[in-house]
Amino acid sequence: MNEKPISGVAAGAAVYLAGVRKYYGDVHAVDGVDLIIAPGEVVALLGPNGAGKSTTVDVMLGLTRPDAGDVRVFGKTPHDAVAAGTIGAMLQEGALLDDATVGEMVAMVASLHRKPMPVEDALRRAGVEELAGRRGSKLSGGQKQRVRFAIALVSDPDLLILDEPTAAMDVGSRREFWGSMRGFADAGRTVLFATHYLEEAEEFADRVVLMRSGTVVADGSVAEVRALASGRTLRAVVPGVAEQALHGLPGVTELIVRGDQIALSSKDSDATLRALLSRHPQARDIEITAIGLEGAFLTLTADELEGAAR
Ligand SMILES: Nc1ncnc2c1ncn2[C@@H]1O[C@H](COP(=O)(O)OP(=O)(O)OP(=O)(O)O)[C@@H](O)[C@H]1O
Repeated sequence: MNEKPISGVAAGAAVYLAGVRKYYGDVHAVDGVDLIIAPGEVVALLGPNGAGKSTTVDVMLGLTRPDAGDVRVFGKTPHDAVAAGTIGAMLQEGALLDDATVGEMVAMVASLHRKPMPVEDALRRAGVEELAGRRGSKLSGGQKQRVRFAIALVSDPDLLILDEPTAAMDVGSRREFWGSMRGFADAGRTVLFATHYLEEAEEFADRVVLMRSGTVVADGSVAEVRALASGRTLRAVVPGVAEQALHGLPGVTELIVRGDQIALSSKDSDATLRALLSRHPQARDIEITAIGLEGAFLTLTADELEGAAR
């Protein structure tokens, strides 16, 4: 979407980002992101470490000022949206008070908002009712996350932004957490969550936005991203092959050549294999596997991972 959207889109969207950039010196943390999220959508922001997810979230929350681009949340600037209680946020490192109880902390945040939900409701929805009297210093990592969730919910926001919400949670807490999140989303609220977990994106999001190196590399419904993942990986040993000779094989979307070993992703592995064997009859040890969602994720974010491994 290179076209400049009309202002009506910006006003009607739950989240509207256009041409957003944020650089830290040479690091292009966010490098031209366009993203429109409609009210009621549940969106997963996926990507490897350093892809720019947290920076994007920080921009939406007004915690970071973008170097360029336009940002609106329900038509408001992030600052106004946060002040109005339109956005509830659960961040990775959101500070909790060691000496206050869970109930006191949630009540304190509630008192800052004009139309908070009852504190007991926020505690119940986040599954921390029984921790209401516990002090911050006595909470486990997973419990802290659930308290942060209660704090995010208590303003009764239209948009909930969650940055890797289940990072410190065990399996049981995770299930409960997503149950509450679903309840919130089913009431017509908008949810954006950043995650490393593909299964969480698949199971809980209506839409997946995949980031790499500060840009959006895939954006679609979960079904569309699954379709993207329906290709195959073909590996083979092709003695004496030059990378150049493999360009132009039908169906190929990605190609890696290391010595005699080749690995390629293909949308049509039958056609790729036929062409490979007719051009390079010496090819051997041929292996074809389904890419799957994880494979697609790795393929689409390969540069980032290779960069990280260096
Ligand atoms: N305040 C900062 N100063 C300098 N560089 C920063 C700052 N914040 C982020 N970066 C860099 O910007 C890039 C994007 O970081 P960001 O935290 O947004 O990625 P991420 O996708 O959220 O990663 P993770 O999954 O590890 O949280 C990284 O290279 C990071 O080192």
